[in-house]
Amino acid sequence: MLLHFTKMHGLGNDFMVVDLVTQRARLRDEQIRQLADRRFGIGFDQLLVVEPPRDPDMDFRYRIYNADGSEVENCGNGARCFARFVRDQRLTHKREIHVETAGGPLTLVMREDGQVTVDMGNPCFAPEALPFDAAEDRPLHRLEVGGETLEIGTVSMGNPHAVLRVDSVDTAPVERLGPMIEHHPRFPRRVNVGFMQVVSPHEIRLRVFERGSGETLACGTGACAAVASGMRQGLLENPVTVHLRGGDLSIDWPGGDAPLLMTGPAERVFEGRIALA
Ligand SMILES: N[C@@H](CCC[C@H](N)C(=O)O)C(=O)O
Repeated sequence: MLLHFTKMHGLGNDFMVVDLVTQRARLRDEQIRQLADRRFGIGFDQLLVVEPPRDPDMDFRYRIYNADGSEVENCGNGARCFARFVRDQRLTHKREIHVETAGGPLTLVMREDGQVTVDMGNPCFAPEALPFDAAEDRPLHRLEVGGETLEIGTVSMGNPHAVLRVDSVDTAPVERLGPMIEHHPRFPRRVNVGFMQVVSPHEIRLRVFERGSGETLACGTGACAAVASGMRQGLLENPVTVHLRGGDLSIDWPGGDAPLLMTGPAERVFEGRIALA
């Protein structure tokens, strides 16, 4: 069969987006890995799938797969592209779109200037939410990695994040420490790893080694997690601009039980059809 898809990106974090409201297909793990391959396939960090909602109060079900084929709970840059996609494809005319994800409900708002604001819900620091093997909920946890003791913040944005403060993202050992922390036995479902440089209370630079995809040019949930962890440590104040390798995101979180809002762009690159084996 021929599957119609759209290639999109949010700050260079790139996606294959597939409408399974009007098309029928089932993608197996190995097919996703092949499609994600940048030489033998289409090439993407994540596959985003639009499905009809199971909950009648929601507009769509938003499913996310990493380049390694694993299904995950949340993707912030993908959420902005999802909002743009369902409107461009005329699957909805709404500006405020409610979606269900494996990590909980999200609200996506298309703004007049073309940017998208996502209500990402409330960051959760409880170790069991990631899950992370720790006796108590603390702003920083010690983690033994390759003979070094690191201090990491842990945050769930629906999906799991570890945040490590570094002096400079330019020299941060992302390629060395990223895979070791992602697969650390204290994170039984693996983890996304953020390397955060605090520039000022309202500005950080961030690189993220993503679970199941490797380092990406930007990670939306990673940006939210870094800001939440930085605020919890008293390093940051609301609002915060996050400079990622692919561009900037604005994060607005008053703290406490308030929802965290993420705002940024969503771009369409091209459309195509591909034969599925
Ligand atoms: N790129 C994403 C996050 C995608 C999922 C992540 N790799 C995971 O495994 O949790 C974002 O923009 O949030």
